[in-house]
Amino acid sequence: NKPFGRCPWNWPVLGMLPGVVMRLHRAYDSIVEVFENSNLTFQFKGPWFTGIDILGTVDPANINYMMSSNFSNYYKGPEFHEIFESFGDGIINTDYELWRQWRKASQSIFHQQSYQTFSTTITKKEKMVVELQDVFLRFMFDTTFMLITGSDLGSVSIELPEVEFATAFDDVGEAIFYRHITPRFLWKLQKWIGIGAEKKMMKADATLTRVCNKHISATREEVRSQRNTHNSNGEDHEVLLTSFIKLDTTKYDLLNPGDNKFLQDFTVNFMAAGRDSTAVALTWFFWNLSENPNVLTKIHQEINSTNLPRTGSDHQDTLLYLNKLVYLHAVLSESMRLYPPIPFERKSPIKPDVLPSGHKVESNINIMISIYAMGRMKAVWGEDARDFKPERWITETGGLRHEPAYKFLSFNAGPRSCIGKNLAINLMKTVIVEILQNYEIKVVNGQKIEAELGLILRMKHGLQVTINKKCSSLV
Ligand code: HEM
Repeated sequence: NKPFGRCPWNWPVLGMLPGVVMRLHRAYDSIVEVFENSNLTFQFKGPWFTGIDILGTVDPANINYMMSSNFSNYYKGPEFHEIFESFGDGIINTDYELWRQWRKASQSIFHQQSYQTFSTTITKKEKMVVELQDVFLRFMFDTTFMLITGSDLGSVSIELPEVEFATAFDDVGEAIFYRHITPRFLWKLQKWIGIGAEKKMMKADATLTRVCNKHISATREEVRSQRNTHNSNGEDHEVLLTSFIKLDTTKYDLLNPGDNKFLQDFTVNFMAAGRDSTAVALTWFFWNLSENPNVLTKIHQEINSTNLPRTGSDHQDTLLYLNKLVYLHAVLSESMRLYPPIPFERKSPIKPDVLPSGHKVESNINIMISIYAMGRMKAVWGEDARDFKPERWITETGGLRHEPAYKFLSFNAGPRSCIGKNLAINLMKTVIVEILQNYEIKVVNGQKIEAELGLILRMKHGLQVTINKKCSSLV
């Protein structure tokens, strides 16, 4: 490695900071380059006074080891819990037995209900220019909140109002990302003084508590009076909050549905998990379609040759229909391989260990997995790793190719993999079919498309598109 080579040089005192600053304007490409040139694992050294020392890896063998085969030695840890403070003691932010109980309870609730399909209603205007990422973020915000509480926050209505609850999530996300890149003493000091991102986070936390409490009290009241706690689409399943309020605590002694804070942690964690990830996945999907018109043609062909379920058909018919859309599934996977909505993941060893790549790790060090870089490694995906090729997901017999989760990490791997994966895929397919059947979407020319640095892979400048209602469906 040379001072101005492909990987950042480790300078005395400053560590690799100068190299990072020089690469900041093209951060994601640089991360890919660094891993490509360091045999998939890289030791990052921050300036000595910051204590930032991170082992980065995109080696599938290491990932399989940490996420699955030696899962019990790799946790999120106390530093993660501190940084993700607003998530309280929810599923995303806990380890050990408390996480296990969250996971079991959430899975049994997800499985017993018919949460796997959605009906959608999308805008009724005939022609307009919109910022698609903003629309999807709003749509997913309302959809996830509806799934949890049964109430509609109305953030996707035609006037696109500012919803304080949504803004609070954005502020929390920004502050958490800031905490990742700032020495601990500094963000702690800012929190203590009450300035910058920390000040915003405190205000946002207060909003989350207030709004959650309002909905929790209302839902408790409905459960107490045995009123209908079904969602407002008129579908006959309980909303998630109701299921958690009624949780059988004899099975889960660490979960406490009698406590509003427990239900707030549930709401905040599930909103955070479901909303942005699905919205940005949809945005990158439509951008990839605009760059690959032949792929769009093939999706149209698949939709046209597959019989749509009749209006009012049951949930099983809808699932069968969605499962038949194999090529669409391949395009979604390819889009999330190159643009994973959650671009990185972190782990810490509980006890010292040696990774399959030979790297020694001390307890509680930070191990960062770049999901973004993983999807682009030639060593993992072959020479055409950077090309958008949905066909790589299709088998010789026309089925969907299964790739192990430690290679296609967009939904995480092992016991902590995404609980909402099927729900998200079915929802995205439903939205895409609905849009492609009724609208023509054209990306406005001349926009700068780049990924924003953050917890979620948002498009930094959004995605401006023109939406045209197709003549055949004009009413
Ligand atoms: C395209 C959409 C989605 C993607 C790419 C995605 C991806 C992920 C990833 C990478 C994780 C691991 C995060 C971590 O370890 O901190 C995760 C966890 C999780 N996801 Fe998703 N997710 C999506 C949609 C959803 C939806 C719609 C829900 C439910 C409403 C959901 C619920 C969860 C939950 C509860 C966890 C925590 C699991 C645990 O720690 O045991 N996700 N997801």
